[in-house]
Amino acid sequence: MENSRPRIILSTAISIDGKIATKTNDSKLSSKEDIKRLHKLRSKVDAILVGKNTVSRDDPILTVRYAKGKNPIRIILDSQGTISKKSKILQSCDKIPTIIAVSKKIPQKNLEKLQKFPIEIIITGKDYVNLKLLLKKLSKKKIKTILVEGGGTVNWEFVKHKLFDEMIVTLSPFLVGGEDAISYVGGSGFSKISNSPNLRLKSVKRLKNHLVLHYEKL
Ligand SMILES: NC(=O)c1ccc[n+]([C@@H]2O[C@H](COP(=O)([O-])OP(=O)(O)OC[C@H]3O[C@@H](n4cnc5c(N)ncnc54)[C@H](O)[C@@H]3O)[C@@H](O)[C@H]2O)c1
Ligand SMILES: Nc1nc(=O)c(N)c(NC[C@H](O)[C@H](O)[C@H](O)COP(=O)(O)O)[nH]1
Repeated sequence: MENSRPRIILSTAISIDGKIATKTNDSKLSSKEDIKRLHKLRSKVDAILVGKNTVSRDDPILTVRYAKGKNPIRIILDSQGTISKKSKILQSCDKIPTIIAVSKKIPQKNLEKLQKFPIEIIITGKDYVNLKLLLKKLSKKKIKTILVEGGGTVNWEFVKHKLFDEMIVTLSPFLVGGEDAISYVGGSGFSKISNSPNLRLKSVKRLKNHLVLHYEKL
Protein backbone atom coordinates (compact mmCIF):
# COMPACT_ATOMS: atom_id res chain seq x y z
CA MET A 1 0.00 0.00 0.00
CA GLU A 2 2.63 2.52 1.11
CA ASN A 3 4.49 2.19 -2.21
CA SER A 4 1.36 2.40 -4.32
CA ARG A 5 0.80 6.01 -3.39
CA PRO A 6 3.00 9.10 -3.47
CA ARG A 7 4.61 10.45 -0.31
CA ILE A 8 2.16 12.96 1.18
CA ILE A 9 3.09 16.06 3.18
CA LEU A 10 0.24 18.03 4.78
CA SER A 11 1.16 21.69 5.15
CA THR A 12 -0.89 24.47 6.74
CA ALA A 13 -0.58 27.68 8.74
CA ILE A 14 -2.88 27.79 11.77
CA SER A 15 -3.78 30.36 14.40
CA ILE A 16 -3.06 29.55 18.07
CA ASP A 17 -6.68 28.41 18.36
CA GLY A 18 -6.34 26.02 15.40
CA LYS A 19 -8.13 27.98 12.68
CA ILE A 20 -6.96 28.26 9.08
CA ALA A 21 -9.15 31.21 8.10
CA THR A 22 -11.50 33.70 9.75
CA LYS A 23 -15.29 33.47 9.42
CA THR A 24 -14.99 35.80 6.40
CA ASN A 25 -12.22 33.66 4.85
CA ASP A 26 -9.19 35.77 5.59
CA SER A 27 -6.45 33.13 5.60
CA LYS A 28 -3.27 35.20 5.61
CA LEU A 29 -1.67 33.54 8.60
CA SER A 30 1.88 33.00 7.34
CA SER A 31 4.64 35.59 7.65
CA LYS A 32 7.00 36.55 4.77
CA GLU A 33 9.62 34.18 6.18
CA ASP A 34 7.10 31.34 6.40
CA ILE A 35 5.96 31.90 2.81
CA LYS A 36 9.60 31.69 1.67
CA ARG A 37 9.95 28.40 3.56
CA LEU A 38 6.74 27.13 1.94
CA HIS A 39 7.92 28.06 -1.56
CA LYS A 40 11.23 26.26 -1.00
CA LEU A 41 9.24 23.18 -0.01
CA ARG A 42 6.98 23.59 -3.07
CA SER A 43 10.08 23.57 -5.29
CA LYS A 44 11.05 20.13 -3.91
CA VAL A 45 7.76 18.28 -4.47
CA ASP A 46 6.25 16.85 -7.65
CA ALA A 47 2.74 18.22 -7.02
CA ILE A 48 0.63 20.53 -4.83
CA LEU A 49 -2.96 19.58 -4.03
CA VAL A 50 -5.81 21.77 -2.71
CA GLY A 51 -9.58 21.55 -2.44
CA LYS A 52 -12.16 23.39 -4.49
CA ASN A 53 -13.13 25.81 -1.71
CA THR A 54 -9.55 26.95 -1.29
CA VAL A 55 -9.52 27.77 -5.00
CA SER A 56 -12.83 29.64 -4.91
CA ARG A 57 -11.98 31.57 -1.72
CA ASP A 58 -8.23 32.30 -2.10
CA ASP A 59 -7.84 32.15 -5.88
CA PRO A 60 -4.31 30.70 -5.48
CA ILE A 61 -1.84 30.17 -8.32
CA LEU A 62 0.28 27.60 -6.44
CA THR A 63 3.64 28.36 -8.05
CA VAL A 64 7.21 28.73 -6.75
CA ARG A 65 7.90 32.47 -6.59
CA TYR A 66 9.85 33.20 -3.41
CA ALA A 67 12.45 30.46 -3.90
CA LYS A 68 14.44 29.02 -6.79
CA GLY A 69 13.21 25.90 -8.51
CA LYS A 70 10.53 24.44 -10.71
CA ASN A 71 6.77 24.72 -10.35
CA PRO A 72 5.10 21.51 -9.21
CA ILE A 73 2.06 20.07 -10.99
CA ARG A 74 -1.16 21.52 -9.50
CA ILE A 75 -3.94 19.15 -8.48
CA ILE A 76 -7.42 20.42 -7.56
CA LEU A 77 -10.09 18.22 -5.94
CA ASP A 78 -13.33 19.42 -7.53
CA SER A 79 -15.97 16.64 -7.62
CA GLN A 80 -18.52 18.67 -9.60
CA GLY A 81 -16.07 20.58 -11.80
CA THR A 82 -17.27 23.98 -10.60
CA ILE A 83 -13.88 25.74 -10.69
CA SER A 84 -14.27 29.20 -12.26
CA LYS A 85 -12.96 29.78 -15.78
CA LYS A 86 -11.55 33.04 -14.41
CA SER A 87 -9.57 31.37 -11.60
CA LYS A 88 -5.81 31.91 -11.69
CA ILE A 89 -5.43 28.12 -11.86
CA LEU A 90 -7.36 27.79 -15.16
CA GLN A 91 -6.01 31.08 -16.50
CA SER A 92 -2.42 29.81 -16.11
CA CYS A 93 -2.92 26.15 -17.03
CA ASP A 94 -1.31 26.56 -20.47
CA LYS A 95 1.98 27.31 -18.66
CA ILE A 96 1.78 25.17 -15.52
CA PRO A 97 0.70 21.52 -15.63
CA THR A 98 -2.69 21.17 -13.95
CA ILE A 99 -4.82 18.19 -12.99
CA ILE A 100 -8.46 18.59 -11.98
CA ALA A 101 -9.78 15.53 -10.12
CA VAL A 102 -13.55 15.16 -10.52
CA SER A 103 -16.13 12.49 -9.66
CA LYS A 104 -18.47 10.52 -11.94
CA LYS A 105 -21.24 12.86 -10.75
CA ILE A 106 -19.76 15.83 -12.64
CA PRO A 107 -22.49 17.55 -14.71
CA GLN A 108 -21.85 17.16 -18.46
CA LYS A 109 -21.71 20.91 -19.02
CA ASN A 110 -19.01 21.33 -16.35
CA LEU A 111 -17.00 18.51 -17.91
CA GLU A 112 -17.27 20.17 -21.33
CA LYS A 113 -16.15 23.49 -19.81
CA LEU A 114 -13.06 21.81 -18.33
CA GLN A 115 -12.28 19.93 -21.55
CA LYS A 116 -11.71 23.27 -23.31
CA PHE A 117 -8.63 23.90 -21.14
CA PRO A 118 -5.20 22.26 -21.62
CA ILE A 119 -5.47 20.34 -18.36
CA GLU A 120 -5.70 16.71 -17.38
CA ILE A 121 -9.05 15.59 -15.97
CA ILE A 122 -9.02 12.52 -13.73
CA ILE A 123 -12.41 10.96 -12.98
CA THR A 124 -12.69 8.77 -9.86
CA GLY A 125 -15.39 8.11 -7.25
CA LYS A 126 -19.17 8.02 -7.48
CA ASP A 127 -20.13 11.34 -5.86
CA TYR A 128 -16.85 12.50 -4.37
CA VAL A 129 -13.28 12.15 -5.64
CA ASN A 130 -11.95 8.78 -4.41
CA LEU A 131 -8.62 9.73 -2.86
CA LYS A 132 -7.09 6.26 -2.73
CA LEU A 133 -7.80 5.64 -6.42
CA LEU A 134 -6.65 9.12 -7.36
CA LEU A 135 -3.34 8.62 -5.51
CA LYS A 136 -2.83 5.30 -7.28
CA LYS A 137 -3.32 6.99 -10.65
CA LEU A 138 -0.96 9.82 -9.70
CA SER A 139 1.64 7.28 -8.63
CA LYS A 140 1.48 5.69 -12.09
CA LYS A 141 2.23 9.14 -13.54
CA LYS A 142 5.49 9.14 -11.58
CA ILE A 143 4.24 11.70 -9.06
CA LYS A 144 6.26 10.68 -6.01
CA THR A 145 5.61 13.53 -3.56
CA ILE A 146 2.51 15.66 -3.02
CA LEU A 147 2.24 18.73 -0.81
CA VAL A 148 -1.36 19.01 0.42
CA GLU A 149 -2.13 22.68 1.16
CA GLY A 150 -5.67 22.30 2.54
CA GLY A 151 -8.25 23.45 3.32
CA GLY A 152 -9.90 21.89 6.35
CA THR A 153 -12.17 19.47 4.47
CA VAL A 154 -9.32 18.13 2.36
CA ASN A 155 -7.08 17.85 5.43
CA TRP A 156 -9.76 15.74 7.16
CA GLU A 157 -10.01 13.32 4.22
CA PHE A 158 -6.25 12.69 4.31
CA VAL A 159 -6.18 12.46 8.12
CA LYS A 160 -9.27 10.22 8.32
CA HIS A 161 -7.78 7.69 5.90
CA LYS A 162 -4.29 8.16 7.44
CA LEU A 163 -3.10 8.93 3.93
CA PHE A 164 -0.06 11.03 4.77
CA ASP A 165 3.54 10.68 5.88
CA GLU A 166 4.51 14.10 7.19
CA MET A 167 2.73 17.11 8.58
CA ILE A 168 4.11 20.65 8.73
CA VAL A 169 2.11 23.10 10.81
CA THR A 170 3.05 26.76 11.13
CA LEU A 171 1.70 28.09 14.40
CA SER A 172 1.00 31.76 13.71
CA PRO A 173 0.68 34.26 16.58
CA PHE A 174 -2.99 35.08 16.06
CA LEU A 175 -6.30 34.26 17.73
CA VAL A 176 -9.20 33.98 15.29
CA GLY A 177 -12.13 32.58 17.28
CA GLY A 178 -15.60 31.95 15.92
CA GLU A 179 -17.62 28.74 15.67
CA ASP A 180 -17.86 29.26 11.92
CA ALA A 181 -14.19 29.92 11.27
CA ILE A 182 -12.60 26.96 9.46
CA SER A 183 -10.45 24.63 11.58
CA TYR A 184 -7.21 22.98 10.52
CA VAL A 185 -8.97 19.61 10.23
CA GLY A 186 -12.69 19.69 9.44
CA GLY A 187 -15.08 16.87 8.52
CA SER A 188 -16.89 14.79 11.13
CA GLY A 189 -13.79 14.26 13.31
CA PHE A 190 -12.72 11.28 15.42
CA SER A 191 -14.67 10.19 18.52
CA LYS A 192 -11.60 9.15 20.49
CA ILE A 193 -8.07 10.53 20.78
CA SER A 194 -6.85 6.95 20.24
CA ASN A 195 -8.30 7.11 16.71
CA SER A 196 -5.89 9.93 15.80
CA PRO A 197 -2.87 9.05 13.68
CA ASN A 198 0.24 8.73 15.86
CA LEU A 199 2.65 11.56 15.22
CA ARG A 200 6.26 12.09 16.19
CA LEU A 201 7.56 15.64 16.51
CA LYS A 202 10.68 15.70 14.28
CA SER A 203 11.65 19.35 14.58
CA VAL A 204 10.57 22.79 15.75
CA LYS A 205 11.87 25.84 13.93
CA ARG A 206 11.32 29.38 15.15
CA LEU A 207 10.76 32.04 12.47
CA LYS A 208 10.51 35.19 14.64
CA ASN A 209 6.99 34.94 16.14
CA HIS A 210 5.98 31.86 14.13
CA LEU A 211 6.78 28.26 15.00
CA VAL A 212 7.16 25.64 12.28
CA LEU A 213 6.28 22.22 13.68
CA HIS A 214 7.34 19.23 11.62
CA TYR A 215 5.75 15.86 12.44
CA GLU A 216 6.06 12.43 10.90
CA LYS A 217 3.31 9.82 11.01
CA LEU A 218 4.37 6.64 12.77
N1 LIG B 1 -4.14 28.80 6.53
C1 LIG B 1 -3.89 27.91 5.63
O1 LIG B 1 -2.77 27.38 5.56
C2 LIG B 1 -4.95 27.53 4.64
C3 LIG B 1 -4.62 26.59 3.67
C4 LIG B 1 -5.61 26.22 2.74
C5 LIG B 1 -6.89 26.73 2.84
N2 LIG B 1 -7.17 27.62 3.80
C6 LIG B 1 -8.55 28.14 3.94
O2 LIG B 1 -9.44 27.02 4.05
C7 LIG B 1 -10.72 27.39 3.53
C8 LIG B 1 -11.25 26.28 2.64
O3 LIG B 1 -11.37 25.09 3.36
P1 LIG B 1 -12.67 24.16 3.20
O4 LIG B 1 -12.63 23.13 4.26
O5 LIG B 1 -13.89 25.01 3.12
O6 LIG B 1 -12.52 23.52 1.77
P2 LIG B 1 -11.36 22.76 0.96
O7 LIG B 1 -10.44 23.75 0.34
O8 LIG B 1 -10.79 21.69 1.81
O9 LIG B 1 -12.20 22.13 -0.25
C9 LIG B 1 -13.15 21.14 0.03
C10 LIG B 1 -13.90 20.76 -1.21
O10 LIG B 1 -13.07 20.02 -2.10
C11 LIG B 1 -13.90 19.14 -2.85
N3 LIG B 1 -13.47 17.72 -2.79
C12 LIG B 1 -13.66 16.84 -3.79
N4 LIG B 1 -13.23 15.63 -3.48
C13 LIG B 1 -12.76 15.71 -2.24
C14 LIG B 1 -12.19 14.75 -1.38
N5 LIG B 1 -12.00 13.47 -1.72
N6 LIG B 1 -11.84 15.16 -0.16
C15 LIG B 1 -11.99 16.44 0.22
N7 LIG B 1 -12.54 17.42 -0.57
C16 LIG B 1 -12.92 17.05 -1.80
C17 LIG B 1 -15.31 19.22 -2.27
O11 LIG B 1 -16.04 20.06 -3.12
C18 LIG B 1 -15.08 19.86 -0.92
O12 LIG B 1 -16.20 20.57 -0.49
C19 LIG B 1 -10.53 28.70 2.81
O13 LIG B 1 -11.07 29.74 3.62
C20 LIG B 1 -9.02 28.87 2.71
O14 LIG B 1 -8.64 30.21 2.76
C21 LIG B 1 -6.24 28.04 4.71
N1 LIG C 1 1.15 27.98 4.46
C1 LIG C 1 0.08 28.78 4.27
N2 LIG C 1 -0.02 29.92 4.97
C2 LIG C 1 -1.08 30.75 4.83
O1 LIG C 1 -1.14 31.79 5.50
C3 LIG C 1 -2.09 30.39 3.90
N3 LIG C 1 -3.17 31.18 3.72
C4 LIG C 1 -1.94 29.22 3.18
N4 LIG C 1 -2.89 28.85 2.30
C5 LIG C 1 -2.67 27.74 1.41
C6 LIG C 1 -3.54 27.91 0.24
O2 LIG C 1 -3.37 26.93 -0.75
C7 LIG C 1 -3.31 29.28 -0.39
O3 LIG C 1 -4.34 29.43 -1.26
C8 LIG C 1 -1.96 29.34 -1.08
O4 LIG C 1 -0.94 29.41 -0.11
C9 LIG C 1 -1.83 30.53 -1.97
O5 LIG C 1 -0.73 30.26 -2.80
P1 LIG C 1 -0.25 31.29 -3.93
O6 LIG C 1 0.27 32.49 -3.22
O7 LIG C 1 -1.43 31.61 -4.78
O8 LIG C 1 0.82 30.53 -4.68
N5 LIG C 1 -0.86 28.42 3.38
